[in-house]
Amino acid sequence: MSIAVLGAGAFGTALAITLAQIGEVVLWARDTAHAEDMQQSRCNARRLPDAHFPQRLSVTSDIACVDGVDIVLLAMPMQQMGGFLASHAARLDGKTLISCSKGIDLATGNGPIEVIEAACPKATAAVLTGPSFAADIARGLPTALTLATREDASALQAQLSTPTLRIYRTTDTIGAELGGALKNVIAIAAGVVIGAQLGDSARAALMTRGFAEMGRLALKLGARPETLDGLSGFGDLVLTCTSAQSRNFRFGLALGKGEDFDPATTVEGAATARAAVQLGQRHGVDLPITAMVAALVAKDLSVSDAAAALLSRPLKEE
Ligand SMILES: NC(=O)C1=CN([C@@H]2O[C@H](COP(=O)(O)OP(=O)(O)OC[C@H]3O[C@@H](n4cnc5c(N)ncnc54)[C@H](O)[C@@H]3O)[C@@H](O)[C@H]2O)C=CC1
Ligand SMILES: O=C(CO)COP(=O)(O)O
Repeated sequence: MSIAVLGAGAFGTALAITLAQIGEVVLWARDTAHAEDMQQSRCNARRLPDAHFPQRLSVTSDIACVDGVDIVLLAMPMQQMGGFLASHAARLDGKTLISCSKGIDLATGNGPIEVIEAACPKATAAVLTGPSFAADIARGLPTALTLATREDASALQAQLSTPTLRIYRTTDTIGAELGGALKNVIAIAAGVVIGAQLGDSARAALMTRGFAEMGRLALKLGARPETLDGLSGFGDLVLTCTSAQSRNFRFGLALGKGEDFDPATTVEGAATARAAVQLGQRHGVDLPITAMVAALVAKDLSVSDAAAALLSRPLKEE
């Protein structure tokens, strides 16, 4: 089995490292100098400086690396995926394309599976999602993920599992996609709560109400409740809202403290909050926390006004 991982950021690199335990893996980076440096130094100094590349992992900036490879992992920010696939559709169509991105495409309101299928209609589209920090995967710490495909994907599940990466499968692509996308939005809100020193109790309340909000939108769009209760929903929500390893959480922390945040850092929840607000409006689903995050990101709302607005919502049954 051979695998190509497209996108040499933190997550693509971590997945390439762990998958190279079980087969040949090629990691593609768009920047030639970066690819050459990684191939020579056997590490990704920019994103995962402490993780050494195994022998079966090679690095290139030549997109022809996907020729002859059946399984391709897409590991780039969600808002970049549609454009990337459009540029390389002729090469990628017909392959198994697995999105590792968590988000909703702002231009279309679609999740990764629909974005893949729009660009590459003959591809088998899949999503790999769930609670997993790149650094943990690269260090070989135990991790469990969800693989979502429209048809049963037992064979793919087995092909991608490693001794430390345990893969569960589902055919609920909507639930898996939305769990992974929306938890980032709630993680920003959780960071704001902690950054603004509103306390751990307030964060627990926000996570609970945020989880209810994720479920409202996902179920309306056809997700199964058990998917939201699983790794890609509840699992990833807990991880991302409670760990400073999360960039979404740290971005919220900075917002809550009134500090700047490095604009070059990938913070998927920022664009996805806007996309989710639009989806909510289109489908008549009330998303107060998501709307608050979108307004905070756009600097249309202050943190104190956001807290006051949430606390003054009408009292209702849980
Ligand atoms: N870092 C993590 O722990 C995890 C990340 N993810 C998801 O993986 C996705 C990627 O995140 P990271 O790798 O962490 O981000 P990153 O910021 O470390 O890397 C993003 C990579 O995408 C590449 N890229 C950006 N635009 C591109 C384009 N137009 N064409 C080709 N390549 C492009 C960049 O060069 C960079 O190598 C996100 O959707 C994120 O939510 C999922 C689980 C864990
Ligand atoms: O999705 C992740 C962990 O499951 C990574 O979260 P961040 O993108 O917030 O760092």
